[in-house]
Amino acid sequence: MESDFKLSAQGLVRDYAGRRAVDNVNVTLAAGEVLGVLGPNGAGKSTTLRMLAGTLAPGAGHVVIAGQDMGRHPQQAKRRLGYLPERPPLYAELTVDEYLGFCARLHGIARRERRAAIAAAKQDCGLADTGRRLIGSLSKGYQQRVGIAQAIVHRPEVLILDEPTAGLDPNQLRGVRELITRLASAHSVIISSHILSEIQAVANRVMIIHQGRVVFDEPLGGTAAQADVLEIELASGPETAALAALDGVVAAHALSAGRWRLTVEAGRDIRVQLAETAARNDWQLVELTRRPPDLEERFAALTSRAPDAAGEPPTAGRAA
Ligand SMILES: Nc1ncnc2c1ncn2[C@@H]1O[C@H](COP(=O)(O)OP(=O)(O)OP(=O)(O)O)[C@@H](O)[C@H]1O
Repeated sequence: MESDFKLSAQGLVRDYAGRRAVDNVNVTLAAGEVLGVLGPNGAGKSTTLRMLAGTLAPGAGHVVIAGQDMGRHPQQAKRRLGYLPERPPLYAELTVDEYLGFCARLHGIARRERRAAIAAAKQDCGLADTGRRLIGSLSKGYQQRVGIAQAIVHRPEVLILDEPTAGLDPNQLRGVRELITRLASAHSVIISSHILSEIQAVANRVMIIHQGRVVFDEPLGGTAAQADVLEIELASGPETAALAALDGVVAAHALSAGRWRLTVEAGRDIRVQLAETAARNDWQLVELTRRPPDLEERFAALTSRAPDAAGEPPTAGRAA
């Protein structure tokens, strides 16, 4: 149910000059979740995030933030959302305090509450001593912190960060990563990157976008990272969703006609049960293979070919 999610988007589509940049993308974000949106350059990550953040109107589909429909109640939806765009809207000639004061006003924070809100955002982002510094005089890493501070100053439930670590040196990168991990304890977060290790460092679920479509959406870390992966071939198989709903299956992904990859709950060996289910339903089991999960290999494979030729989007199992 949508209301169970901090963010839910269904059927997002966006064209640029007749070319489809985002094609029927569904996104959900549960409370406390950090969703990493991964994809090569030009995959459609920023376009998707802009639609989620309400700065770009979808050609089709709708977005709900903490129960508020972005199309019908944009102000209420945006109040519950903080957004760091790919190019943060910073003003080099303002001090950090001036800029955050301006953002606090834009976010509708009452005058008497602004000072405390700015102090808390600076504290959270490691900017406590930089209030009087001109933004233009800060390093790129600290400027990125200011960008994140403007996104959290109104204490939103959902935080959307578009490539927050792009262009940072290794030390700055570590600092911003640690900051995101800290923020994740108080917000539900969506973060994008074209670098797998960036997503693995902070996210607990990963969604891979390729050529405007979701080609992978599975939990990371915790149980799923240790989970087995089964590849199954069925001559007369069901819809992908039916496989995703089987007991012990975390997610199902269609590989090609009649072939699926199933992520299985950690510690479960469901192969016998799966073979029995296939026989009972007359799915005609051709092959059932156990594979260790390797996200890097999967990312490379998923983003180096055309999206699912059959046109059937992969399911996100129970996470979606
Ligand atoms: N304003 C625009 N006008 C025309 N085409 C656009 C526009 N913005 C994006 N595109 C195109 O839409 C596609 C998706 O772009 P998008 O920026 O969403 O991808 P991305 O995954 O965020 O890539 P990157 O990591 O390079 O920012 C690309 O082919 C891009 O060239």
